[in-house]
Amino acid sequence: MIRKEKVARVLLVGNPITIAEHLASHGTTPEEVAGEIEIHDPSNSPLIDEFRDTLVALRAHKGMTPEKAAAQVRHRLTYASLLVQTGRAHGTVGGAAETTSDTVRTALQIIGKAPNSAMVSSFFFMLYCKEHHTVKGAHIFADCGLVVDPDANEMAEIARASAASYRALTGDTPRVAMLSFSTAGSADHPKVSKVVAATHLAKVADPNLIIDGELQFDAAFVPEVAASKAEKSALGGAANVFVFPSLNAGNLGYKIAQRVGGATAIGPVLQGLAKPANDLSRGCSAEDILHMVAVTVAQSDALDKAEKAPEGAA
Ligand SMILES: CC(C)(COP(=O)(O)OP(=O)(O)OC[C@H]1O[C@@H](n2cnc3c(N)ncnc32)[C@H](O)[C@@H]1OP(=O)(O)O)[C@@H](O)C(=O)NCCC(=O)NCCS
Ligand SMILES: CC(=O)OP(=O)(O)O
Repeated sequence: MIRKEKVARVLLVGNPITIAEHLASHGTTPEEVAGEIEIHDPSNSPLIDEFRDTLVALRAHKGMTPEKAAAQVRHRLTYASLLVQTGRAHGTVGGAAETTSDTVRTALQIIGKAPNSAMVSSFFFMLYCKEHHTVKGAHIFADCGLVVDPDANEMAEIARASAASYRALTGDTPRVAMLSFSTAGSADHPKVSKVVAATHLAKVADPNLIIDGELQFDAAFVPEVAASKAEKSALGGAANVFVFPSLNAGNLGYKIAQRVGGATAIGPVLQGLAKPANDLSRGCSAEDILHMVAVTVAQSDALDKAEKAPEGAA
């Protein structure tokens, strides 16, 4: 699908025999697609020595030795991140057959945080395209993949990064809801206070951001409920960026929206990295991978534009 729709030029990292078998099941061969799909075998690649040295240079402060690096670069996640780190690819898409922890840890260690970002977090694009969806279009849910138990500062940072991602990828104005089991003081608990503090911190850091919290999901998503539970909310029940208070809530929330609600979930998309590196659920479909590659291309283009923009330009 990626090849036919010309979404990206693909470098497939893995065992060439397995890849050839998969291509054969789609009626093609590595030779036939050679101009569009480059196959890299990490266990037998001419880049291995260069990648070993790059990995040692990147991770020597954490005890990486040439011996350990020589073994690690043969792992497909490490090898793929090194393709990006050395400028041979614009981004990675992995995780269909690896856990999120392993996929994200590899990106953190090899591609690393962008110099201008406080931390790395993740979001899902939730697409509502089915007939029964009363709200159509794209929303962001965050963090559903990476930061396990954000404190108020981290939750504020996730909100600001997710708002920037929403703006960059959709061109629309983000409207951010900080989610809780309480709306506008309806419950009193330290877990609620954290969300209130995070909302305040995000507002202080960016006074122009349209943001409100603490809000329950219905008060952020349904205008009629907002009118009764949160009548003063600037969001009016029409948020498009939903920030969860924990990974427990976020990961469960996106999977329920996807599996029960019929939303298409694209993610976890990582934000705050120096270059795009994205994860997938092990429950993903081929179409999910296509979508994620398209998001990765859009992130890379946005990064390119930001790098080329004159200093100080938005
Ligand atoms: C992402 C995750 C793997 C990071 O784990 P970790 O134990 O901190 O990993 P490491 O300590 O090896 O971190 C690697 C590096 O990234 C840094 N790092 C970790 N989290 C970071 C973050 N959110 N932002 C920026 N840097 C981060 C660490 O400081 C470390 O830096 P260093 O080694 O250069 O000093 C962990 O938070 C995790 O498992 N999250 C949940 C993933 C998951 O299961 N999701 C559910 C399914 S989607
Ligand atoms: C994002 C996510 O939940 O990934 P997985 O289903 O692979 O654990």
